[in-house]
Amino acid sequence: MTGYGRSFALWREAAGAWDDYVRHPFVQGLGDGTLPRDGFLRYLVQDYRFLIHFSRAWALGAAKAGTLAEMRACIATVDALVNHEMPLHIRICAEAGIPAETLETTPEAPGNLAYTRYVLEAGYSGDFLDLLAALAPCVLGYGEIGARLAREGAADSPYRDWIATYASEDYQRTCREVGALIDAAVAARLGDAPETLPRWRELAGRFATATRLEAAFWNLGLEN
Ligand SMILES: Cc1ncc(CN)c(N)n1
Repeated sequence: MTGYGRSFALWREAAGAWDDYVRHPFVQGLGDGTLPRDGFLRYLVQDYRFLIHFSRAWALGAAKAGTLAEMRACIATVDALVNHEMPLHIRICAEAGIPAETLETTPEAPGNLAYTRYVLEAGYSGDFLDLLAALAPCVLGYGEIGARLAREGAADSPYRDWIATYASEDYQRTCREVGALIDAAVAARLGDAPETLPRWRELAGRFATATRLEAAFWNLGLEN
């Protein structure tokens, strides 16, 4: 078990494509080092664009939050994305000779547009829970992937920096805090037995859609 909370555990179990996401061939290639470098860099440039929009979506979470504690949790996640995760992308790309300008100007791939706008739309047209359910696979899936690849021993992988970022205590703490935020937000709005309500199915549906979009996102690094 990941320790990222009860809602996540139930939504993860119900999301048909969860294994397609966390055990995608791209992920296996990161772990065993067989992923071609050019595909990794192509993914990373797209992911930089992705994280810009995801940071915006978490900032929208702060706007939609119902309490100061919820607001703080959203802002802490924006900080983790902007100040801890994105510098990894900037550094690896700089080392590979990809300038910061390229990160800013590369057009977003259709799969990237689809995913980021789906999540933002969940926040614009839905409430705080809709937004959290759409955001959860992103943060927590990478936490699960990073922890597993590190456990399986990726010390020799050329992608060990990437793996170490998501396996790190900082990232894992963010995952635990996001899991706790979701559970508390669900309990405050839906009570003690949320899974008995029709609303729960809608939220699980949002999580499942975002999971499918995550699985498809890895293909950006495998397609030419
Ligand atoms: C597509 C995607 N999903 C999730 C993460 C982890 N924040 C990410 N960097 N990129």
